[in-house]
Amino acid sequence: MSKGLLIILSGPSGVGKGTVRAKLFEDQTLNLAYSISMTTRSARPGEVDGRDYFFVDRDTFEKKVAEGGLLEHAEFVGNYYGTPKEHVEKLLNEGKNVLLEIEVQGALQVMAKVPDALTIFLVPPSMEELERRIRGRRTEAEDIVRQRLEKAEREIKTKDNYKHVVVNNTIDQAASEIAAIIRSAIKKQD
Ligand SMILES: Nc1ncnc2c1ncn2[C@@H]1O[C@H](COP(=O)(O)OP(=O)(O)OP(=O)(O)O)[C@@H](O)[C@H]1O
Ligand SMILES: Nc1nc2c(ncn2[C@@H]2O[C@H](COP(=O)(O)O)[C@@H](O)[C@H]2O)c(=O)[nH]1
Repeated sequence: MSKGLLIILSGPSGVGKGTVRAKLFEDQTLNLAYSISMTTRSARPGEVDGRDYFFVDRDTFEKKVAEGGLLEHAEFVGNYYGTPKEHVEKLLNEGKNVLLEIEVQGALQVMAKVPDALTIFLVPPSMEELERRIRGRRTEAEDIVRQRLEKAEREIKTKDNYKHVVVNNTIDQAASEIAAIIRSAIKKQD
């Protein structure tokens, strides 16, 4: 069995990565598996430990870093986020196409380690629309929203490091463009 494809989906907070990812996962033919990240952020209402994230305290996260258990990790607006390595390797060896939904610092670390990774950056149609989306989600306090939006300006400047840039105008359009990119990368790999 051939190894799966490592896919990075990155982009500023609130652009719609999680929403577009959910749409992509409806398509069984893409053979996708989601890499569940570890974070020190508190769970939002409705989020489930072990499904959305592994929610841990800072000590546990730092221990995981020290033992080399993360493929990448970063601090993002006051919290740590990282990708547990073992699970990703297992899924890739099973032939799954593994999707990492991560911010820019972590994405750059994975690109350096896995140059063959398929890298996709999702951008908003405009900064005004990004603000509408992140505020409309109502999950963050005002100061955190501001910090995330400030960070977004800097993150978008890194988009040329990615193999593909996709505008998230509508969920269907963004998911269908990304699905086509994934299909083409799978074909090239065969
Ligand atoms: N194409 C779209 N048009 C309009 N609204 C959208 C679109 N895509 C996503 N949204 C909405 O924008 C908000 C943010 O989306 P989402 O939570 O998926 O972003 P995200 O990039 O995963 O954020 P984070 O990085 O903070 O986890 C949600 O309320 C979602 O419903
Ligand atoms: N570098 C990493 N970034 C990650 C990971 N998991 C999620 N993220 C990104 O963090 C921000 C904030 O996420 P939120 O859930 O608090 O809104 C967002 O851009 C995520 O994509 C990870 O393992 N590593």
